[in-house]
Amino acid sequence: MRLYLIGMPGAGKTTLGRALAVAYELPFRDLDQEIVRREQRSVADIFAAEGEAYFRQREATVLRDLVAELPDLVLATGGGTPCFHQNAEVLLETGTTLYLHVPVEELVRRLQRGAATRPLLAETSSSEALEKRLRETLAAREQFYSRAPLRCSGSSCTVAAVQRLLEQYRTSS
Ligand SMILES: Nc1ncnc2c1ncn2[C@@H]1O[C@H](COP(=O)(O)OP(=O)(O)O)[C@@H](O)[C@H]1O
Ligand SMILES: O=C(O)C1=C[C@@H](OP(=O)(O)O)[C@@H](O)[C@H](O)C1
Ligand SMILES: [Mg+2]
Repeated sequence: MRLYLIGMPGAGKTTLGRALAVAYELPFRDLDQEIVRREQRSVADIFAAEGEAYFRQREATVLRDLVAELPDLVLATGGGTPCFHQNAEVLLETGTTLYLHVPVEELVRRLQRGAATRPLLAETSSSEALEKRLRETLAAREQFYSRAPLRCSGSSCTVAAVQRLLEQYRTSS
């Protein structure tokens, strides 16, 4: 089984993805970390040196490589992954996609300290600016995120809750 986690920065894709991989005894990959490993530099450095368009090309290529390589996989995508280069189609066609929906207020709380390592949020100096940026980003991305057949919200995004969701989904489809 391939399970893909999508959603906004700070939604918990990396954290929950790793825990789900342990629970299902499946290999875990984090798309950003795979890009960093192949490029030998951080996401922030890639954005700064090459720009976002280059990062999106690498993201699309590495996604396709991972899918080709691993029939069993829990993959934490980056927040923008489903919104570029027909990546949403790749996700929908090759595995089960779960949208982690977390209210913007909670994203702000989680990201206030770590935003500097996320290049698209780096210049948001105040929590008001961060909240505004997140709201605009979510408004533009919701159309991509909402294509996922599975969705969990806020505190219901636990390993046990996702396992129940997946179980229901498998028996109904
Ligand atoms: N369920 C949760 N409750 C509270 N904080 C969380 C939860 N999941 C993740 N976090 C925290 O939020 C931040 C972003 O989590 P991360 O897994 O990196 O999200 P993403 O990969 O979606 O950007 C981290 O500091 C992490 O510890
Ligand atoms: O939202 C985005 O466009 C991005 C989110 C990041 O991943 P996280 O969602 O894990 O922060 C990372 O891929 C890059 O900084 C771009
Ligand atoms: Mg992540």
